[in-house]
Amino acid sequence: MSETAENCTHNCGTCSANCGSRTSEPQSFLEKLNPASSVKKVIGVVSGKGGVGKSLVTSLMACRMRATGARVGILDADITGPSIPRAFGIHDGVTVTPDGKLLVPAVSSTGVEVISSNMLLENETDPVIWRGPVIAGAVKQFWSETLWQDIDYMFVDMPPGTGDVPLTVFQSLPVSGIIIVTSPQELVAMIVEKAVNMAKKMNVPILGLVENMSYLECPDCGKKISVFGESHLDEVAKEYGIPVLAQIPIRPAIAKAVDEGTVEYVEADFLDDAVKAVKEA
Ligand SMILES: Nc1ncnc2c1ncn2[C@@H]1O[C@H](COP(=O)(O)OP(=O)(O)OP(=O)(O)O)[C@@H](O)[C@H]1O
Repeated sequence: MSETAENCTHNCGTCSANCGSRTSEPQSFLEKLNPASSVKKVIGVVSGKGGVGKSLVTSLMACRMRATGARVGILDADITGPSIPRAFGIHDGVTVTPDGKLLVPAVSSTGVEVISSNMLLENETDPVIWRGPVIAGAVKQFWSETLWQDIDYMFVDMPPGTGDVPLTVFQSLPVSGIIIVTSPQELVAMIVEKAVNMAKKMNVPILGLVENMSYLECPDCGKKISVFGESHLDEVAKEYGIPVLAQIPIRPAIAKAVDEGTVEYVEADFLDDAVKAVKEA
């Protein structure tokens, strides 16, 4: 028996022996990137429920960041509801490296690199009917078995809510910060509280809130119309001490661009503060 083990009192609070139970690192579930890849910052984009515009915010953030000259990737972790490739007009299936070991992301026309479950399907309209563990495994594979060359910013489009897959992403990827996307008709306080609690548990900073579909601009006079009533975003942001990064209007041109696969050409200067926050994360 080693000296340290001999001296062990089986109570770490009172014993000073440096045995294995004191010195061993807490278990890490972080997945390693492959040796050919490097990613500097990973930003998670989360929402409380589906349809609030999380994928739109992910896409626009990636495009704005790309426009600053950075190398940008999108990991579409919304495995059962993948909408990123369509927004970028990407219809090709996934390719692999010549040795067959790594997936190669599709590259959009402005150079945003994208990987999504949609690209693995025979037909892009096929449903993804995989069970939870398979979905979580796919997310890990998109991270560790994809050729991510010199990526400065990786945006992860999370599945909505606080379920299994978001947890896997937080445990498996070195997330530098998250952006919470809400809409005015959501119970914002509750969504934010849930996201705050999850982020705290996972030890991930919240960069801020983005409210989508905040208002409609009158095409004649430019007046802002709050279609869903007054927003409570500012109060909630203050209560939790989280900055509001952007309020995005409802614009028919945005919906059209997403449908036509031309999201890269949407004017999105309303995201400038959010881009700044990501750069400083
Ligand atoms: N500000 C906006 N103006 C116009 N259309 C919008 C706006 N935001 C989102 N949309 C449209 O609403 C639909 C849902 O958006 P999106 O796919 O980004 O939501 P989501 O939160 O990612 O949903 P899910 O989690 O279910 O994938 C899309 O067709 C998108 O084009």
